[in-house]
Amino acid sequence: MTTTRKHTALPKARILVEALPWLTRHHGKTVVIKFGGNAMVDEELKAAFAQDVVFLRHAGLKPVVVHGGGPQISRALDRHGIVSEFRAGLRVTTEDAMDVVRMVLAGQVQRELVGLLNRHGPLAVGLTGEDAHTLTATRHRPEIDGEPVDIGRVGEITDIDTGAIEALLADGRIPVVSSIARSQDDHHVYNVNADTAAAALAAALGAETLMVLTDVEGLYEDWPNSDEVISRLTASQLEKLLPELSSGMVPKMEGCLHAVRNGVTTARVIDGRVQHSILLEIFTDEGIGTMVVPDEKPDGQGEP
Ligand SMILES: Nc1ncnc2c1ncn2[C@@H]1O[C@H](COP(=O)(O)OP(=O)(O)O)[C@@H](O)[C@H]1O
Ligand SMILES: CC(=O)N[C@@H](CCC(=O)OP(=O)(O)O)C(=O)O
Repeated sequence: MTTTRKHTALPKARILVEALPWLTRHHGKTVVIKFGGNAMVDEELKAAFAQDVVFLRHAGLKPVVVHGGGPQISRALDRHGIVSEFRAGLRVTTEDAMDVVRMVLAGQVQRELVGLLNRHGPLAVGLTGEDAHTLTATRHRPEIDGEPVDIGRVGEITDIDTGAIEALLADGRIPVVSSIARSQDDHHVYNVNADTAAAALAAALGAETLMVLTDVEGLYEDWPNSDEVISRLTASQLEKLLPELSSGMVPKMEGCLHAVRNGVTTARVIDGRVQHSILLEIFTDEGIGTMVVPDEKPDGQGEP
């Protein structure tokens, strides 16, 4: 009986030990995890996501969740008779649309994730970038065909105050952040792309890793013609590739570049449709998606 129990337990022990190098490297480190709206496809997946995040927390890391909700916002806007339009990968956000964006992100998606995480204990606390001046933004006017274009209440982050998030982390909590920013000057709020917000927060928090969970396996080399995933890229290689990217991948990869150019050791784009994708990333040496690393320093001393 004891022997049988030992036999079934041994592989489990081995699996835990395999994760030891990753866990040792990341102990006490901040990991920013962006959960995209497109990856939140079913209840099981969301529950597995919450389990992974709580696992990281109990393993001694400091996870911070930044969530999206693009499809959920589009559905709500549709119900309000507002048509969704995207320019340069960003939602054109009128005053009316902004109310809906805020209601869906802070009132629905964030609440749901906080609830799922808190099934495991009093861990998660939700906030938006408005809280405690976490994110301050100014109106973003992206350049399209060389001309700045007005896309409404879309924000470009100008300042980050990490105080509230750091206090929560120090208290052992898991902050869950909605990508809405306050404005410095006009008493309004701004809609910020969640990838951009996650990357900016990862850099400001001095995070070890940024993990972006989405609805593809990673960055495809020749999308949409092939499903060959680029497994590893340096910052300079990614910079060259940026002009060729389209739609949702633009803010995602720009965010990864910003993160690794500003002190984050690795930025990863992984398939959030795969159950326990965060833990899979830990248990496989090279990871399962696309990993962006800083450029090698000329003296060969630094990353990667
Ligand atoms: N080179 C590429 N590799 C992978 N996906 C790409 C690429 N270029 C564009 N995409 C698109 O980007 C989408 C992911 O971005 P997005 O829809 O904003 O997801 P999320 O809700 O996770 O932020 C993919 O589903 C795909 O349609
Ligand atoms: C300005 C802008 O485009 N904001 C996004 C915010 C949500 C988001 O980014 O969600 P995903 O990560 O699921 O795409 C939007 O309104 O859809």
